[in-house]
Amino acid sequence: MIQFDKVVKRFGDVTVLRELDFHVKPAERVTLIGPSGSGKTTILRLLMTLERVTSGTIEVDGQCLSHMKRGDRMVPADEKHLRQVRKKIGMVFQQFNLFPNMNVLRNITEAPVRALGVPREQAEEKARDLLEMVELSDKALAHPSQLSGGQQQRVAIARALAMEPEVLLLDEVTSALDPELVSGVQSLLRDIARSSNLTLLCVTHEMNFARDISHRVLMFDQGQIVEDGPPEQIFNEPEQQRTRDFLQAVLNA
Ligand SMILES: Nc1ncnc2c1ncn2[C@@H]1O[C@H](COP(=O)(O)OP(=O)(O)OP(=O)(O)O)[C@@H](O)[C@H]1O
Repeated sequence: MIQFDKVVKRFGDVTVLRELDFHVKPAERVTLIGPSGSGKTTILRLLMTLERVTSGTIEVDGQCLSHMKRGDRMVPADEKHLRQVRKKIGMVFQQFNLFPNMNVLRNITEAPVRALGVPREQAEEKARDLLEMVELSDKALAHPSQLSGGQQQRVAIARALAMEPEVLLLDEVTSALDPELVSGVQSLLRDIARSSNLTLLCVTHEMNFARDISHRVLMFDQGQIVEDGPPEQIFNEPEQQRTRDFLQAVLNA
């Protein structure tokens, strides 16, 4: 479903990803862990086409993010191609990123109506179902500023799901929340993940959440994967010293 092939990403002189190769299967749930600055968020931003690769290729569901086919040739992707690929991908951000001037219902329906051409009435019906799932049915007409951080993040989750993505990207989704709101959002995401066929790529500093939600954990350091395995291996019996050092530092923090 997701394929990184020799992906290099540089920002000026700084090389953030170094010939990165990895593959995520359909419906697989993969968590990226590793020290700050190791390139985890950059991977999600590349997938959302918020950044472009310096070299190498990324494919989502067989479609390349940087190039497209024209006749027999591959040419740089245009906006239309990118929009097409982006439709398959939803993302939930650390800072929620809701539209402040729109109410909750509008936040959820805006993209399906505008980007997918879903009739507004149908989009609203789906949005109300999603609000029920995230337990915010009574907040449909509220504005984001009237909601707690946890409620805003629930709306952001509903908004991402309203596009019916095949891939969901979660970028430190509970880092900006008050501690008492973290576990509610995490258990909501765990239930959604386990009851759907979504392919999930998650960046988190919460090791219990990583253990809970993932089939597979990738330990990153300096733009490369240093260890790749199921959560039981990574958290109970890590093979690499770098993973052991990282986990010890995180767990003692
Ligand atoms: N737009 C940018 N311009 C310049 N440097 C950038 C840019 N975005 C990211 N970087 C650099 O790339 C490196 C990797 O950043 P990234 O956010 O991917 O790391 P991370 O592993 O997600 O870290 P954290 O866990 O702290 O979020 C960092 O050194 C960062 O400063």
